[in-house]
Amino acid sequence: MIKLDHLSKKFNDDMVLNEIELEIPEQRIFGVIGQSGAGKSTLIRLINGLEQPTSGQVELPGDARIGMIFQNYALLRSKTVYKNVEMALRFTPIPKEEYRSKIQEMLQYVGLDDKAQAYPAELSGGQKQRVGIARALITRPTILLCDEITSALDPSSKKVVLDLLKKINAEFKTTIVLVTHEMEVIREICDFVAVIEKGKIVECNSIENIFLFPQSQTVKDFLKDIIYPQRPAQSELTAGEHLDYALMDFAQYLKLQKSPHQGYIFDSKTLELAGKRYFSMYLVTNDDESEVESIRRERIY
Ligand SMILES: Nc1ncnc2c1ncn2[C@@H]1O[C@H](COP(=O)(O)OP(=O)(O)OP(=O)(O)O)[C@@H](O)[C@H]1O
Repeated sequence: MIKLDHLSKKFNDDMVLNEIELEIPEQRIFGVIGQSGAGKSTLIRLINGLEQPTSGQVELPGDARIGMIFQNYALLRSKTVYKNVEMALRFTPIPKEEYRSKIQEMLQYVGLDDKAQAYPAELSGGQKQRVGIARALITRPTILLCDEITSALDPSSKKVVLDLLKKINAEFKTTIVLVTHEMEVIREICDFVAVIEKGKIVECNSIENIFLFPQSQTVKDFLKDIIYPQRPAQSELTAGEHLDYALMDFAQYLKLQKSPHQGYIFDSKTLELAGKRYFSMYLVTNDDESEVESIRRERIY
């Protein structure tokens, strides 16, 4: 576990982080979401030791090795992809003879084996970020810290990078701590999320609970932005479409299984919450508190 114990950071007289208390479980993907200036980067810099706390402390597991990925990639422009990844190995005891095979293996893992001799300027944003990931991963970190790593990427590159992080977490059991201001990113890959507002943690919960029981205004505001991405305005939807989208969103949020015959399986509690919390809709089910076979649709407005 990574434990942040009454962690505070002041810059001049500004309390940028205020008594942060967090327990970040190992081998999971933990998100920290907040608006610009909330203190997310400072939190990451305290975890990796680039900044010292004003008070409180960061407790890391005894065997922790930290890798870091940055929003702006932090690649050396004058060096090839291969050389950029090689840089990270120079700080490890790995013998030089093993560099080539390790770098090739890592570039293959991130899907860039054909770009070894390319320079960063010749790569797309998503490809640059994958070089950043290869460079971080080659030292086999136990903890991977990600600072807004998808903010500058288009949706398809974003997906590739997030899928890669999921794969890394699943295969290497790397603990991933990711800070972002994008709720889609949290929804896509995190197991847990902490919400930071003006240097304070205002909410911390599992991903399901954050979506079902949002407490803070910050989360409610974030949720509003992602309910209907790239869809017709809510006022243009028919009641049926409205409900279909609502259910599809919920299935996606909660990673529910699709039922073999029709649609998604929901329990009635979820339907009730879906209706009441997000869509002002009243959903009636004929289930026995376990599974729903059919859904009678009704609007109350
Ligand atoms: N080295 C520093 N010296 C002085 N103030 C700083 C320093 N680093 C950060 N700050 C201030 O701390 C506050 C939080 O900054 P931080 O970068 O941690 O926020 P953030 O949530 O990561 O925001 P963003 O997403 O915009 O980077 C800001 O007001 C910032 O100006």
